[in-house]
Amino acid sequence: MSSPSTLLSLASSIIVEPVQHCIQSAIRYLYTLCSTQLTIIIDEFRGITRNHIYEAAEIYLGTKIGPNTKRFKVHNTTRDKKLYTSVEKNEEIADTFQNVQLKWRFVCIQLKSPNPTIITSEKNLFELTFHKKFKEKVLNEYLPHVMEEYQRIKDNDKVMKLYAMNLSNDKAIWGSINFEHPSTFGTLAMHEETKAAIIHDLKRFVRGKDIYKRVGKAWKRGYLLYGPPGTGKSSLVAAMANYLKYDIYDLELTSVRSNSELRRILTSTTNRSIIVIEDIDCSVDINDRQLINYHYNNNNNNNNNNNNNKLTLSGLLNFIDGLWSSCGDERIIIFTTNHIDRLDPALLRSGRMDMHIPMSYCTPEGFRLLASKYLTNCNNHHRLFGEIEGLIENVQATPAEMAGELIKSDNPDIVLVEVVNFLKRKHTKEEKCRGTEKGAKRKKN
Ligand SMILES: Nc1ncnc2c1ncn2[C@@H]1O[C@H](COP(=O)(O)OP(=O)(O)OP(=O)(O)O)[C@@H](O)[C@H]1O
Ligand SMILES: [Mg+2]
Repeated sequence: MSSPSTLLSLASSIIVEPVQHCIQSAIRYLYTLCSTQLTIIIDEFRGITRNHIYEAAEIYLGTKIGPNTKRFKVHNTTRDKKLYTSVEKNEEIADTFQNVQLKWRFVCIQLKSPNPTIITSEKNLFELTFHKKFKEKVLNEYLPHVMEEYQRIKDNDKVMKLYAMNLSNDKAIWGSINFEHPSTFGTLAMHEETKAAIIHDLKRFVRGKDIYKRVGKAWKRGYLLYGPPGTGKSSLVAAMANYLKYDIYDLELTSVRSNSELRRILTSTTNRSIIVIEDIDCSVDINDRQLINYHYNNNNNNNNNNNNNKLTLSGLLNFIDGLWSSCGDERIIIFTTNHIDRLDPALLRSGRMDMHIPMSYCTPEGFRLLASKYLTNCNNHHRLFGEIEGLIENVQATPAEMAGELIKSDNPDIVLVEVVNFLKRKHTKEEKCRGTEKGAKRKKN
């Protein structure tokens, strides 16, 4: 039996409108009586808004094209070479979900206008046909599954954005570029337990919508990353963004002039994003809770006591604690610093930043991970590994320095000798420094 929409479109193309309606109803009625099958129609538009399920079905079915599909469409984006497939008009796609057989059909109906000067338009829809007895399963489980798959595919293909602030008409606004940083948790050399704890925390966070709602907390999370330069703080931010597929807003506090401007800038960020304030100890005089203002005082001589005209630490903290709650969901804020000891205790107080993450100098495990990534043609038992690991224990070498050495050549024998020499030189230097410091202390005493 032809599907109802085929018969309906046939009816609408050959018969005048008043009769059309009666015939369409009759066809529908007869079809329902005779068939054990049920068909759901998923229109592309509902009024003027695009139907979300249609959009999801379009993407989902693109991944279900099988050997029985006679025609399908292919496209790619300028960004990658990956080919994307999608269903062609009137093609059928079979799918199975928990042993339920489903049949999709992409229908494209030409809508003829009575006025020949007006161009004919098209109405697109999907028909989803299955046995009547699975109606509840399809509505309550299969279609939500299609939506979830769609979200997953979309996340995988998402072009992430890195936002930075631009000054336009003396007003700070966000400008963006595509974010394509290669750092992932797999490439990060850091304490494995800390890494696992962060991943666990992020997983809980993204799945936590209901928990946050239940306990009446804003759906946001704050991380403070601290450690010497080159230990991977920015790389960790990138790895977190890549893991979550979130956009990044790089907030340069030195270009913000007042609390009200900060509020405006922060409220114009989108959900599912990470706001990063790098080197928080340098970007503002964070110890001064009274006044943290650069431009305003420098550029304006009139003394205005209104706090909205200054950027204060409490303005920032208020936003994190309070106002933040009322403006959006699924937000992460990250502060990075090289000097945790210089931060105002208000920023470190428990509950303010949910996780404090130390980033440390390179460890033997960290070195092994870096070596496995940088020297793909080297097994993990190179004769110099033992010596290198012994040296690393006694030297403060950052992962950035180690990465800098490892990238010098593809030949492990050459590169690892260089690494040994580098660590030895560094060790001698550190010994000398320690000697000088001791001497200075003795003199002082
Ligand atoms: N933990 C790490 N694991 C892997 N690579 C690292 C790590 N730390 C640093 N690197 C390498 O060194 C480069 C610089 O590191 P990154 O900018 O992340 O350090 P940082 O801690 O943010 O430094 P800064 O305090 O100067 O901002 C990275 O692009 C990466 O190649
Ligand atoms: Mg950095």
